[in-house]
Amino acid sequence: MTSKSRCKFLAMLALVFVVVMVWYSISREDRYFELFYFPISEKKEPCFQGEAERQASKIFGNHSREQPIFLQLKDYFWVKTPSTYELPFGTKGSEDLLLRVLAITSYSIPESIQSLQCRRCVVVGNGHRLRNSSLGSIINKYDVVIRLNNAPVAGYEGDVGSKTTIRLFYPESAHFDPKIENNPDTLLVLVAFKAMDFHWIETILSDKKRVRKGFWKQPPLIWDVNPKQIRILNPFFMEIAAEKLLSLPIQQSRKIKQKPTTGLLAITLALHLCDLVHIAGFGYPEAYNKKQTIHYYEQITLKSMAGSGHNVSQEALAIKRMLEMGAVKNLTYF
Ligand SMILES: CC(=O)N[C@H]1[C@H]([C@H](O)[C@H](O)CO)O[C@](OP(=O)(O)OC[C@H]2O[C@@H](n3ccc(N)nc3=O)[C@H](O)[C@@H]2O)(C(=O)O)C[C@@H]1O
Ligand SMILES: CC(=O)N[C@@H]1[C@@H](O)[C@H](O[C@@H]2O[C@H](CO)[C@H](O)[C@H](O)[C@H]2O)[C@@H](CO)O[C@H]1O
Repeated sequence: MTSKSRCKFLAMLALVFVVVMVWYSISREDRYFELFYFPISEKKEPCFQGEAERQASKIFGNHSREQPIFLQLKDYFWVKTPSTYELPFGTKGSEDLLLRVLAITSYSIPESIQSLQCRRCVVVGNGHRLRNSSLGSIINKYDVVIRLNNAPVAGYEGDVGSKTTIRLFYPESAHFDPKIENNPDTLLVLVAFKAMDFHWIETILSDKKRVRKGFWKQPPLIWDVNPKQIRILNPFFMEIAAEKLLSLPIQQSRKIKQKPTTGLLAITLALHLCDLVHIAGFGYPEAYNKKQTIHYYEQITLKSMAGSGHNVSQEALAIKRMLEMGAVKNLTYF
């Protein structure tokens, strides 16, 4: 081989190498996008009955399906169902307050959800990634739309939709005007973190003397809701989200108080209630990104979460694992 043709050969080899590298990195990108971002088509995603249940059993074990989603009076009235843990992972020590709340609220899953052949659910996180997403009409098409805390819909319908089937909240995160941010039949599901949370809902629903102390932020004193809309989430779901998704020690000292975010809890709940689970608006900025706003509806940064007892990077890994195994799909990027 002359030196000219050797040069040509080497140049060809280099070209082939570059082409292969470019192809490889593009295909990796594609794989990345397929895994962590799932562009939804206008057609309804096929729903397979029992699919989320199969996935949930891989993550949470076979017996979590036997647990009721909402707490029931019968389990605390005749027999006091024993619980291993205190709130927020169990009901130990809060039974008497809980009993009074369960006597004035309901635990049923509405007929509109019960009667569905296949339950398509979307869990809408409060993340900034929803802003300008135009996902509103897509979100509204799911059978069950799960929202969190005081996240607004009014004024954001184009990005987040207007339907709310279930909203998880605790006293400090309850919207002061629940009527404008929910539908008349929205289930308002209390996530109790402390016994005072049961006391708060009892005083609101029975119009008893309100207690102002014992909350880290002043909850509403007047809250215009129908008691029929209220449910009490079974703390079992908080326990398994902590244990199985975040590997948190459950019996922790009172000082540490690490806990899953309400969003991760909602995904756990959806995997037990639904047949198909999609998520949107999940994902925090990197820790070094101190200026990036975290919500789609207000300007606050990661700093606001400093004392919250959440490990958002650990949660991101848990969500990525669920995306990778196909247990959930994501409508926004992750
Ligand atoms: C100051 C403070 O305590 N903030 C907490 C707020 C606050 O209490 C409520 O908004 C009410 O005002 O609540 C939390 O969370 P927050 O209400 O912010 O968000 C609800 C859920 O959406 C997911 N999320 C949110 C923002 C973002 N950039 N990425 C996300 O993935 C999370 O899964 C999150 O749970 C909470 O309850 O979990 C957790 C936050 O730590
Ligand atoms: C002991 C106590 O009240 N701790 C408070 C935390 O529960 C609270 O975290 C907040 O507690 C909520 C439950 O009440 C939710 O878990 C929420 O995700 C979390 O951010 C932080 C908020 O900045 O304030 C502390 O004083």
